[in-house]
Amino acid sequence: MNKQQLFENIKKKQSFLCVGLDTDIKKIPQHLLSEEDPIFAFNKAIIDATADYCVAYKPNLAFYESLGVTGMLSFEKTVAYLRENYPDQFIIADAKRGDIGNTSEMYARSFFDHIKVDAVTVAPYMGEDSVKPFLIYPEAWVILLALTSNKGSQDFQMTEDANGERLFEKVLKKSQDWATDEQMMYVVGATQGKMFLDIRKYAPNHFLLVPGVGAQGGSLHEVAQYGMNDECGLLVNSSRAIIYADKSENFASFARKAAEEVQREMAGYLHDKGIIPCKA
Ligand SMILES: O=c1ccn([C@@H]2O[C@H](COP(=O)(O)O)[C@@H](O)[C@H]2O)c(=O)[nH]1
Repeated sequence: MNKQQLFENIKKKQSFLCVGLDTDIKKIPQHLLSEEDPIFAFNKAIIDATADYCVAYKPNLAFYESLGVTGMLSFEKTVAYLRENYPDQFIIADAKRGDIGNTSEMYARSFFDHIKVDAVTVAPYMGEDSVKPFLIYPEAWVILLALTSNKGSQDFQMTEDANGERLFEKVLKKSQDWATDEQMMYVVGATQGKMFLDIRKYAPNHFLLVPGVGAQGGSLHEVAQYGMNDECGLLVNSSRAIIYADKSENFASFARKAAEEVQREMAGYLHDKGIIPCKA
C-alpha cells in the first residue's frame, strides 16, 4: 500500500487507529483455550470486531515467537486472514529487526516475500547497510525507531553530541539519505508530547507510527496537536487498551467499543485539521 492509498483509507474511515495484536495466551478469555488455535481465534474475533474503526493492525512478533512454531503459525494465519478479508488494512510486523547486511536480507525476505506484511519496524543503530536490505522491496515500508515511548528513550535517543544534536535527530536526518517518505516511517512514542514538534522539524511529511496511547498513558490529543500534518501523517497504535478491554465471552464487542471511542476522537482531530469535512 502506498502513502496516498493509506491517506485515502484514513479519510474514508475517519481514523488513523492501528490496533496492536499483542496477543498473550495468558490474557485471552478462558473459553478460547479449547480452540485449535486460540491465538488465531482471538485475533480473528478482534479483527472482525474492530476493522470498521481502524486502518492498520500491528502484531508484535514477541507475542508469537514466545510460543515457538505454534505462535509463528498463528502470526502467519493472522496476516493471511487480514490480507484475504480486509485488503485495505495496513499490516505492520513490529519486530524491531536490523543486523549486518546479509542477515537483514533474510529478515526482509521473511517479512516481505514469505509473510507479506506492508511494513516492518527496524532498529537504526547498525546503520545504512542494516536498513537498506529492507528497502529493495519497492512496495514495502521500513518503520525506523526514532524516539520510543518508554522511559529508556532518554538513555541513548535523547543524548546530545558536542554540537547539541540529539541521537534521534541524527537518525531522522541520516535515514532520509536512504529512502523517501514514500517508503519510510518513524516510530515516535505517544508519551513524547511536545517532542513531536521537534520530530516534525526534521520529518514534516513522513508518517509516524505512534505507540503509547491507552495502557502507557500517552495523550492522543497532544499527538494530534503536535504531530499531525496535512496528510494526517500519523498511525496511532493501541494494543492492550483495545484487545483486552474485557475478558468475558463478549470480549470482541468491548474491543469494538474501545476502538470506536478512539476513532471518534480521531475523527474530531481530522476534522479540526481540515482533512475531513465533518465530524463522524
Ligand atoms: O516505542 C515503542 C515502540 C513499540 N511499542 C510497541 O507498541 C505496542 C504498545 O502496546 P500498548 O499495549 O498499547 O501499550 C507494543 O507492541 C509495544 O511493544 C511501544 O510501546 N513503544
